[in-house]
Amino acid sequence: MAIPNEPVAGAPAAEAPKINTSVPTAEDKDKRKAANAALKELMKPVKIQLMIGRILGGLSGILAVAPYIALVWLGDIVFAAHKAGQLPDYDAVMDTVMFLIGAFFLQIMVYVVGLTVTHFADSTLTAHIRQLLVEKLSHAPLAWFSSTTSGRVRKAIQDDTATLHVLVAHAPVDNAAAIITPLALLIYAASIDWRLALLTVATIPLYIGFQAVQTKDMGAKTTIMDEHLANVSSTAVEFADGVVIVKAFGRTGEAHNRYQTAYKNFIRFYLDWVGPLLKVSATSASFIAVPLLLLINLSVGGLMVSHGIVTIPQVIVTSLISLVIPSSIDKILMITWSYQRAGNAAYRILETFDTPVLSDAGNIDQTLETYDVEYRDVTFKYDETAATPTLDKINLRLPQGTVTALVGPSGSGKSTLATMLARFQDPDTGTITIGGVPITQMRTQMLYRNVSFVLQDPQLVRTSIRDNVKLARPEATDQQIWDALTDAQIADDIRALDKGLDTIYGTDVQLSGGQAQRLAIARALLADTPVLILDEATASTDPDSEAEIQRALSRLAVGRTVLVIAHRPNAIIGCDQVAIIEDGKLAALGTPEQVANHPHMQKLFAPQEAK
Ligand SMILES: Nc1ncnc2c1ncn2[C@@H]1O[C@H](COP(=O)(O)OP(=O)(O)OP(=O)(O)O)[C@@H](O)[C@H]1O
Repeated sequence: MAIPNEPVAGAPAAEAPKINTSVPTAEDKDKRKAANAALKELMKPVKIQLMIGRILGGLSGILAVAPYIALVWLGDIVFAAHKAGQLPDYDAVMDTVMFLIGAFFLQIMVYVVGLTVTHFADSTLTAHIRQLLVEKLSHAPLAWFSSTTSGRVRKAIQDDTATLHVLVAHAPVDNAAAIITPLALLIYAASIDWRLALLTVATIPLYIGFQAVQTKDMGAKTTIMDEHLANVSSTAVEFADGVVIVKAFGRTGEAHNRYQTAYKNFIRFYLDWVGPLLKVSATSASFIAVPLLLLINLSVGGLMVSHGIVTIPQVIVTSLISLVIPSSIDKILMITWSYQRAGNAAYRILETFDTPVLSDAGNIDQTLETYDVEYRDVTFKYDETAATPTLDKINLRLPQGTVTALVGPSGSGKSTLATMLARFQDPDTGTITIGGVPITQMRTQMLYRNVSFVLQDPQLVRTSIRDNVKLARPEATDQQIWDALTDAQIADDIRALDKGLDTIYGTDVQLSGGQAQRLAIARALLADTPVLILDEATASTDPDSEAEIQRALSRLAVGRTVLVIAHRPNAIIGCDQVAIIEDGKLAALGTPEQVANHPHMQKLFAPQEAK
């Protein structure tokens, strides 16, 4: 199995994937727009709940004014009593305090109800997205999984849906509250005195001006930052995946390169972006510094009190309001940033939704009368835009009970052609039939009752040896499993394990490549399907293991319609027919003798003869 970006001995280490520099391009801005559109689309199912969350958030924002009103009342009562040389009126104080407490609890309650609604919306949406993703992936062609990193799928299902949490569960309520609270406070300040209202926001235009500089191109830059982070994460996974091989070749340092370059690129981008902003940020913060705001509000307010325009409590309260407004603006900025990050996550989720899917399996479920396999005019492209097809009008018949060897240069399309029989991909045009029934019309159970495969990657799952072997035949008894293991030449190895069939593959034991492959052969033996796809490559195993695998494969092939991807002369000798594939086309078809003079066959046999 190919190690992603495995370094080739002697070759310079690959560079980390390039991401554009720190200047957002038109493309970045387009991506930003696409991300926003994706977000809107994704949120549609919970639109109403989010609206309710916003309304309740706004309501709690309005209620946030009540404590300030109560404070002014309280102050007025105390000052009036002081002026009159009396104690404050007990009932009036109590009423105001009760109003203050009541309004405070009501505000909290409305806010919490809002959050509850949006949290329910979040769990509904997360479940909905994850369900759709899993459904989508369950219909993706099997070949998609081999070409797609598990990291990408995990990110879409796990991380990206989690990123949406802030946006769905918190942002509607918090954002509405953050916008409405300062507005309501400002209106209240204006209702006391318009000059006091102006005082509360005296430094805000300067603050907003500096913030605007700070947040310029923030959306597009966030998209670039997300790409950098995705790069760091994928190169780290690549490195971890390939670490055994690269260590074996003594190239650890170079294999680090893609990862190192990726994170250095990220750090450089981040410092270039954030470094200058820190100065702007420090300057803008000084305009909303508590001492400055108090100085302005209390000194000008004090002057207004001395002229009898406003009262002391009114100045104290509007000074407090002036301290609250900047934090609301900060909150709005933070939520905007969450929107930007969530937009990118939504975009990735929708991208995963766009994964090409196989057409649904058909409804035919019957016992076949014959097991002839026929490829008729099969044409296929992995990439729609490619100039030439991967498979080009292949016509091939595999008569029942015969062995057909597929040979051809690397990349000619052998694996694609063979695995199509198990619907790893469907042809773009043309059909594949077994016993005259197109495989796309068969129910999935019917297809896999008739076709099994043993490929280079043994495709074992992290479960017991027993469950791995009986995957295709859950009702198999232990005796049948041991028989299959014996025929696959692996029974002795499994018997030697402490937990025998209960050994968990990948946790209790790590099997060698050859052992894993023989376990996959045991699985195919137990599945006992009339049609079999084999990849005879045993390159990663030692000669003893290879001989055992060949013996197991010969046993497996008996009496079945076999399509074998042949890499060595041994696999061709003794087969019924040979199909030579070149550049996705069937270049020759015949018995081994009939095609013996084909240049590819000559090439294949040449080194053997030389020995
Ligand atoms: N999942 C995939 N996505 C995109 N392209 C692919 C995918 N799998 C194979 N290809 C491309 O399709 C072409 C045929 O590949 P295929 O693996 O079928 O050839 P092959 O003859 O089996 O090669 P080999 O003998 O090296 O295994 C190659 O150009 C390959 O790069």
